[in-house]
Amino acid sequence: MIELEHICKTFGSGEHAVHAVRDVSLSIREGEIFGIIGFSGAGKSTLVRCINLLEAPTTGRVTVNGQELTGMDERALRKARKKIGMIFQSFNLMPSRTVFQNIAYPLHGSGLSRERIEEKVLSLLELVNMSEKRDAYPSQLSGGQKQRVAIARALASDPKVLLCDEATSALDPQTTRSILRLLHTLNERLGLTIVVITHEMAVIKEICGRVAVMENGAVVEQGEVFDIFSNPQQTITREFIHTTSNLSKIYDLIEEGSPVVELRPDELIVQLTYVEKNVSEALISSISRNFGIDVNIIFSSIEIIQNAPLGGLVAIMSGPRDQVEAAVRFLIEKNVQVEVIKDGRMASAVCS
Ligand SMILES: Nc1ncnc2c1ncn2[C@@H]1O[C@H](COP(=O)(O)OP(=O)(O)OP(=O)(O)O)[C@@H](O)[C@H]1O
Repeated sequence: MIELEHICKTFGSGEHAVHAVRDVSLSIREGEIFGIIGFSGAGKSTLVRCINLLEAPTTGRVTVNGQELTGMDERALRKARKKIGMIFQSFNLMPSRTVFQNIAYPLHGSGLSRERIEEKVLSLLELVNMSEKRDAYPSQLSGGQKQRVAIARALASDPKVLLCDEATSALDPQTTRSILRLLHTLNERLGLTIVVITHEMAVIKEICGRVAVMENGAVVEQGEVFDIFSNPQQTITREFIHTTSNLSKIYDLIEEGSPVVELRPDELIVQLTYVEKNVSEALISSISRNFGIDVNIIFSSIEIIQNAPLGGLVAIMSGPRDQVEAAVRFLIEKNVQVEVIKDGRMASAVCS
């Protein structure tokens, strides 16, 4: 659906040149929600703007919906762009026009009659659940409502693709979730291909099927969200994942010398990470029962991603050492990653 081949974008030249995007190739499938994550300045916005050629790549080829956009003349490009909607962090609504007029704007000059335009805008308002605000002005709306209007406007010309550039970054967590739910519904109902640019792993986790991680203008890692979360390859990816999990707080507790992590010699602190899609057994209660050991959970961060439990927990396991070790072997056989964070036998040693 979207093919980016060896995209480079350089701003300026000579010693002032900024290589915002460096040789990025991505293939985004029809009907998927694809995420692009990176810290500020990684080149995400520039890359996403290359998809609809708001930014012309310095080199490389962009093909959307079977049409190569790079190399098109202005007129053909304008037409092709109508099938690529875009929404932004700052909503970009026209302040002097009502909600209705904002959504109707892209339809002027489309050849549709006034009645047909009205019908279309009303159905879009319904789709984004904003029918009651049709005569309001943007200044009278909350951030989430403004983004709903921006989404309706982006959908007015029946695009096949929706590009979302930090679309939820200005919103509180609850509103973010409601906008992400709306995008998910649009993806399912309209078969819309959605590209989400964000610096928040929580956004990726919530709605994306696949993700690309950007650093210094390049894509350093990409794949299914579940696989990336369960087995990140790059340091930057791990950093993003840590922002959505509380498990690493165990290291703070150890460093602070918290009494919570003071161990008796028969105790171990372990981190268990679920990395398989088929973990469905009640593993903790079963090791406790079958091996006669105690498992005291300190932190837990288990979520359902792509219908499978992902994440893990940090726990103190206590009991006869041979039984604890047998329980650990049992977990490893069940494809649970087990990392010993602290061993009571080794006083304050931290191993991993
Ligand atoms: N029009 C421009 N002229 C010169 N440099 C630019 C331009 N647009 C972007 N850049 C530079 O390109 C690099 C990538 O910027 P870009 O906005 O794509 O990153 P980003 O990952 O989207 O970051 P943010 O989330 O902060 O927007 C940055 O160093 C930025 O300063």
